[in-house]
Amino acid sequence: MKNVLIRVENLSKYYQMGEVTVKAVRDLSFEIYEGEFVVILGPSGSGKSTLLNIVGGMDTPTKGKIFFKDQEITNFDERKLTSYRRNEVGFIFQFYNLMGNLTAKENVELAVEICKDTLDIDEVLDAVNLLDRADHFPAQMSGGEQQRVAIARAVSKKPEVLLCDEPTGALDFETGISILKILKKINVEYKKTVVIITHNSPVAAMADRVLKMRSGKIIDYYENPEPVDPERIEW
Ligand SMILES: Nc1ncnc2c1ncn2[C@@H]1O[C@H](COP(=O)(O)OP(=O)(O)OP(=O)(O)O)[C@@H](O)[C@H]1O
Repeated sequence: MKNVLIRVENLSKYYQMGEVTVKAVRDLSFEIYEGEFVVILGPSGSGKSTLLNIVGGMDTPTKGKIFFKDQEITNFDERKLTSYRRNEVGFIFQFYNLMGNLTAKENVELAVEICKDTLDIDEVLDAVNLLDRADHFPAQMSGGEQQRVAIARAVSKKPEVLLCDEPTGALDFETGISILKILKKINVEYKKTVVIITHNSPVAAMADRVLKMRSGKIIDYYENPEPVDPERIEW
């Protein structure tokens, strides 16, 4: 029996643009299970980032509810939301969002400073194969290395879930695969739930569960009978 980590109920997000209402996310309901590797797939503009930002407590919905381990985060006040974002969620973005004036290790140290319970930073840098780069600055690192710093930064906070917004979007194919392999390793070895959003459909093959979106709606949601090794993905 799998435990539900996140439950999304009738979630909608509308943006008012003058006279026009943009329905970015329309009445979504689904569940994310503990320990799963989930890929949310959809073309540009289908509402993936909007959904991820609301699940991560960075944005609020127009309608609907989100439960994290049976706590309704859409009811949280600002203090509880900050604690949720800080302690339960690790974010990974397409463009890494590292501090340019800090080394790899300092970027990770800064992130964990305000967290309750953290992992040993050297151990995590080792897990993402970056121990020998710990003292390098972002400008001295490749895109793939910078993304690995961002992963280490997110994982060190010991979050329950990693939310990744196009984590391979700025990388070439081979580097993208190496990042997917590391995310899979974090999923298995650190037992973290991982959610990736991407427009890159081959990535869905590695997921335990796939959620397909189009025009703000779920068009498919299925469990993958045989998730493949990221090595076998091609695009
Ligand atoms: N702050 C905003 N104000 C107005 N419209 C917005 C805003 N944010 C997103 N939208 C609109 O909502 C829709 C969904 O956008 P969203 O960024 O969630 O899609 P996406 O699937 O993540 O796309 P991409 O892969 O290009 O980032 C789009 O039509 C977008 O223009």
